[in-house]
Amino acid sequence: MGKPTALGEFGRIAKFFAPLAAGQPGALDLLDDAALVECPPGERLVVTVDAMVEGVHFLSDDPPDLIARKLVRVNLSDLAAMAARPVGYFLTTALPKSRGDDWLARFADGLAQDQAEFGIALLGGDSVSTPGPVSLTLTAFGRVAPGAEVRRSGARPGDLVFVSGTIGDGAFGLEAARGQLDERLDPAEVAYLADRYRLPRPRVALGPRLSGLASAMMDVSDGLAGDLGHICAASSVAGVIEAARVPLSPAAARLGRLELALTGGDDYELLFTASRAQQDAILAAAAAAGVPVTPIGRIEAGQGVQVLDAAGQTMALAGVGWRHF
Ligand SMILES: Nc1ncnc2c1ncn2[C@@H]1O[C@H](COP(=O)(O)OP(=O)(O)O)[C@@H](O)[C@H]1O
Ligand SMILES: Cc1ncc(C[n+]2csc(CCOP(=O)(O)OP(=O)(O)O)c2C)c(N)n1
Ligand SMILES: [Mg+2]
Ligand SMILES: [Mg+2]
Ligand SMILES: [Mg+2]
Repeated sequence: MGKPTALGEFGRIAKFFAPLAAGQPGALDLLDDAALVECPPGERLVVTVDAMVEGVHFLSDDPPDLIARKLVRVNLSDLAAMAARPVGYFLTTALPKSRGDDWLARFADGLAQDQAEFGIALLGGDSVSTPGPVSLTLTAFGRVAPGAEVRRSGARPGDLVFVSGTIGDGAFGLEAARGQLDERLDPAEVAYLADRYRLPRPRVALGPRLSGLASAMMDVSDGLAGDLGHICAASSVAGVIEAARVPLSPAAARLGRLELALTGGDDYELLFTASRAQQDAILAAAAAAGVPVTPIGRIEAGQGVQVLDAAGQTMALAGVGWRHF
């Protein structure tokens, strides 16, 4: 777990966080009471926040750099789901004493890596102690032209339902990371799935390209079936998923547990709807973004989500997705 913190609160901010804000005049070197955030004319800020708690969102012994990168990425996934481009973030850490300076150094390395990968910077945050598990909160902001955002409320009867990437790897990946799939899969497949759980791939290149093409969009965090339910509720329509069309990775397909794939969550893929007339443009956008996109169903009049099996029969799912309490 590392040594107890030797640097102290302000030493840790100066050593680990201030370098991540370098080159950002609005961050005021992380020495002031708040940050100054610019937004160029003709654009709007898009702001999202997601928290991650040890034992709830990640495992206690997950590598700290990967915990940091997952925290960044689940938030960038929400910006992508609005068709926004990421710009920067604020970070709040609540850490127990057992997570010493070594742990925080590795955590900050992960942040630096993803800052470089996604072209974002740290603007500010808060550091507190806790007698409980690690609790991390990241507020990400991005930009989008007014009206270019894609909301959850625009799905219309006749639209197709699409999803990016593959579904289920995150849920199976949690089992893989816990060592529960060692007897069922090859080591390479176990490693692939555990990596998908620990390090989501937010579809930052695809999201903005879907502006003007997708009628509604969100990212899949709680589980595909339940999350389509949020689009349907916001749009006052019904959704149909054809389970056999849902894209699975080879490792997930080998496990053959479709229900967990459809409801397990931790996917951080884009789920969106679009009229049939946009299908070719969507596939072109997907190709340009280098992310596969698959039609998995349709929108109808009505309410609720129906999942059909390969024979066209309604699948009875025990639950539709992750719920906190
Ligand atoms: N404690 C809260 N205070 C205010 N808004 C919240 C709170 N929790 C969730 N929300 C809002 O409710 C909506 C659904 O939240 P959530 O399911 O967490 O979305 P996401 O999966 O995209 O993170 C979002 O618009 C979010 O901003
Ligand atoms: C140790 C551990 N147990 C269970 C899960 C599964 N899990 C926890 S929260 C969650 C849903 C996504 O998290 P949430 O806080 O709901 O994020 P949001 O929907 O707001 O993006 C899932 C699938 C996990 N990721 N890690
Ligand atoms: Mg959230
Ligand atoms: Mg979301
Ligand atoms: Mg959720």
